[in-house]
Amino acid sequence: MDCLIDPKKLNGEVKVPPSKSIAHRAVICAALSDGISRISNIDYSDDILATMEAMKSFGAKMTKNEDVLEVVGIYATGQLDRKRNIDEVLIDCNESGSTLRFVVPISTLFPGEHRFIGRGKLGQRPLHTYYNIFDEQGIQYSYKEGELDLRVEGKLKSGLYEVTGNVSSQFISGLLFTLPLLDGDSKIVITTEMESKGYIDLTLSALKDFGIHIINHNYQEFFIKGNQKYKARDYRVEADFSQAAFFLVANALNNEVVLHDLNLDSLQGDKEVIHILERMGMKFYQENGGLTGKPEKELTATVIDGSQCPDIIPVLSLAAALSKGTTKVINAGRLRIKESDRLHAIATELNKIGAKIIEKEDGLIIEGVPSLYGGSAVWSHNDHRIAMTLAIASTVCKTSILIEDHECVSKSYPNFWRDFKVLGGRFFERDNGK
Ligand SMILES: O=C(O)C1=C[C@@H](OP(=O)(O)O)[C@@H](O)[C@H](O)C1
Ligand SMILES: C=C(OP(=O)(O)O)C(=O)O
Repeated sequence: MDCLIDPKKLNGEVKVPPSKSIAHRAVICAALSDGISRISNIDYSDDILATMEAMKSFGAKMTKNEDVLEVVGIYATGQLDRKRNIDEVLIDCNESGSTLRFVVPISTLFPGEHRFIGRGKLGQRPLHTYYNIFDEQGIQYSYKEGELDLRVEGKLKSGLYEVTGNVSSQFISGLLFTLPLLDGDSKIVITTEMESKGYIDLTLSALKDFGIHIINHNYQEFFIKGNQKYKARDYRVEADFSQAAFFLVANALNNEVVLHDLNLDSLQGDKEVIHILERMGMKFYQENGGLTGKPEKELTATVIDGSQCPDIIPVLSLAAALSKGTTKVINAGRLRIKESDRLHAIATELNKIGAKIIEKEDGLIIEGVPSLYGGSAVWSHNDHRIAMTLAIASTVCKTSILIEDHECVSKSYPNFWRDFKVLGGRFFERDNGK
């Protein structure tokens, strides 16, 4: 599907959707627990549905009620002792890197072979961190090059894990979910600088909430006692700063959106969007019980470090494209291994409508321009964060833009286009025959 968007300012109030990252963690912890948990304020995005299905395939039971998900944990269902009479368990991760990297180590807790499949670029996103561990521990696995078709059979052993911290934090989160359930104690040693620390904080916090304790020595060593038990509980998912970033940047571009439900004390690393926009000239304040803001002066260029907050870089690049001076996006090489090559996608698509962005190997050089002219077809690259960035760009274009494959927002924010319309966005959808 495509959508044609007329330039129109957004104005109004939005309830920021629940955090996808926190929801993945709550579903996993609840599913690994010994009782019934109720997870409230959850959105059934494609990625969360993939994690729910994966955890169900190990024996957790889930019932969707309105926006509350009831989860009966695997250790409460007796499923663990059940002898499975199927040869392999099929786990469809769709396009979700989090689902794949969290669930692969968890699968080794359960008997039999697990086969992981997915779509889009997921089969090209790195997994060698796990292959190295499987080689060391004699765990059986096989995979196809370029597409996701991974088979794993075997049990992880407690002990020492040496893992790099600059490919994806999701490997470390996956191990942190799994190792507390092994018989002995384990230690994870991070052999490089740790990137995306905020996501490790979210994992440790969810684990603590569900009764699992891990000692974190400055993101370089994690000590994990074995034989721990996940405790079922009721849990509310807080609002998502990665999604809020789209509307906060919209405000930097003179839209007027009030964002509700944000926890300003959140551990989410993408909360950094507020500080980066403040540095660029934004002033934020409370209105009608929500957060809003406007530029105090003309937006100015800055240096944006992507190492701890990769997901907000696409939309911050849009703000930078319309700021005075030259912005450098640095330490952002990992954006190339997400749903699309995001450095390439952002430079290509924003340049089509008048931005001046040069792609570097691990960043962007963005020379600010006074306005974007629009008047062109742009492509989401089937990447939700690129589609939403282009939607916000439309609000400051001189003429309409056509976004190709705009429906990919369902990966993380299924109601994005509904909210965009409620805020006054004007768009027309059209079937592109794909
Ligand atoms: O743990 C998580 O929930 C995530 C970690 C980040 O990935 P990396 O650690 O690979 O950067 C982020 O980009 C992704 O959208 C969600
Ligand atoms: C990269 C993302 O998610 P994941 O890694 O879970 O696919 C994202 O949501 O931007």
